Amino acid sequence: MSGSKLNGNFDLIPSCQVGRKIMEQRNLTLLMDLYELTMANGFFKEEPSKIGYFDLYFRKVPDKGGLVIYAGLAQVIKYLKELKFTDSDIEYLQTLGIFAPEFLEYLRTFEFECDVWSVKEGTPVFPNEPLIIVRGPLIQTQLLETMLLNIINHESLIATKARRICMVAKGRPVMEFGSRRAQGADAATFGARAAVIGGCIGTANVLSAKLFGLTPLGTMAHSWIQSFKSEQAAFEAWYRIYPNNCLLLVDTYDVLNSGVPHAIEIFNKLKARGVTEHIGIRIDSGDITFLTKAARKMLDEAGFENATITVSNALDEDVIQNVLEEGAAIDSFGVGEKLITASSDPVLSGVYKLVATQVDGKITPKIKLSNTIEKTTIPGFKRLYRLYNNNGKAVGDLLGLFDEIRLNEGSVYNSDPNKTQQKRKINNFRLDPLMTQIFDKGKLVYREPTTNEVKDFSKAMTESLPEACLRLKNPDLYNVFWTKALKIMRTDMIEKYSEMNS
Ligand SMILES: Nc1ncnc2c1ncn2[C@@H]1O[C@H](COP(=O)(O)OP(=O)(O)OP(=O)(O)O)[C@@H](O)[C@H]1O
Ligand SMILES: O=P(O)(O)OC[C@H]1O[C@H](OP(=O)(O)OP(=O)(O)O)[C@H](O)[C@@H]1O
Ligand SMILES: O=C(O)c1cccnc1
Repeated sequence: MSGSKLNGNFDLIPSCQVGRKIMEQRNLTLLMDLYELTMANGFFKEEPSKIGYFDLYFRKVPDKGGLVIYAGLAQVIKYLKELKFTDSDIEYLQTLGIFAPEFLEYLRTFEFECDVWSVKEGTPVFPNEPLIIVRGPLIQTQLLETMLLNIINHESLIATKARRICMVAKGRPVMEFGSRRAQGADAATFGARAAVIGGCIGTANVLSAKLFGLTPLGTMAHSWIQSFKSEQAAFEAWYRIYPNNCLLLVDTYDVLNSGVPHAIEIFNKLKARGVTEHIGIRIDSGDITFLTKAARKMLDEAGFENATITVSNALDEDVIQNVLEEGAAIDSFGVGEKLITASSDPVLSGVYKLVATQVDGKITPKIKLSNTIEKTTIPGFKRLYRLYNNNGKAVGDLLGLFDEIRLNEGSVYNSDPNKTQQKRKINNFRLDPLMTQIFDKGKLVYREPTTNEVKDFSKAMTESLPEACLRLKNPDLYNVFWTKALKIMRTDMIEKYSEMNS
């Protein structure tokens, strides 16, 4: 393998290390749609000094939910810090024969120069709110579209799904178990991180735990039990090796007639040695309500009230809600495929749109019209705020133009396209900016929180929202208001461009 030229970064990496190196230092710079490069080549020729402003936002909450948990900012920062066209990237682009030599030379010495603002990771966010704003040379801002969307769409989707699942678990721990069914290594690793941001207590994915400081968690697989001559022998061996963490999988043969009685035998042995903590069973098939109720009774009658019951097997928020409503006796959940793939609604359709350009210091708002008002963009360089009442509860968000004087009270307009005329007077509120500067002319100026800090922040921010917005089914629409100046600007632009083109 030594000396093989997979990519500029992989030269001289022994094959045993390639997997690790790929995770740690692969170069994603070319991971972009071709048109980003063809447009950038054009901007380089036509508009080399023009500044672009882009907003990244989504239009619809998955699963008809009330909110999205914004996740992926840490990976966006890493991506932007590491942007670099290697010599082999430039050589490859040259072979396509469509780029000007001067443009390729610009890419070879590319230095990231943009300003980036973002909502803090973990924040619950709502349709049409800018989550990331990028300002910089059009050539550069354009190139970021694919990866920024790839990262934010994926991680926010999984964090949102995790929040739904953890919410119905009502405080019972949820472990992320999905790596084996995730769509590839990144989906497993970054998905596990996003699941923790959305509320999971930890993950079975050891790489994700290592990279992001998450709690690695796990029990045992059926293969452990199967590999011994009997279930008893398998449990015995486990308890000898792990007496301080004995969570036994009881459904290999027969949960109530074999698994639970054998687990109780082991717990009795542990009790005789003075160990009564961290014992429990996992059930991975069958009727969860029936089996957990019966198992709970057996464990309690044997004196093991503190033995926990974990369940797994294609769980999602609906199954969890259902079994808890039926009175299932569950202490914790292991959730895999339906969480890591967000299988009930597996796309967050975030978009990255040009909202303004700037030449010689003069900002010109830009709009894209559409037959549907939802798809018509919101022009201008903007800022996003959250409004809180005196009790610290969020009452809505406010989107305004960047240079508007901070509002203390006044009229704002409902952004719901079906209610664009609705005006509301607001007063007695606190206005908190939701966006923070991340890069200043290409330099990172943000202290990055740990993933666990993001998780705690996300929980607190979600709890400050009105309860009716948190409902999984038919949530109340959270108010996203616009300032008068923004509303007038957009209405005028829609009129102007519609007339120009009619
Ligand atoms: N009481 C319940 N109410 C609603 N859904 C349940 C209940 N008990 C189990 N489920 C869910 O029903 C589905 C049953 O799936 P499936 O038929 O594949 O499992 P199984 O036959 O019990 O086990 P396996 O095929 O893994 O051996 C799972 O998603 C499980 O979580
Ligand atoms: O069902 P999930 O939510 O994805 O949870 C993870 C699943 O992964 C394991 O199953 P395994 O790969 O052994 O296959 P199984 O479906 O036969 O249990 C585990 O026993 C869970 O069932
Ligand atoms: O540790 C476990 O029990 C586990 C891990 C991954 C998938 N299923 C179960």
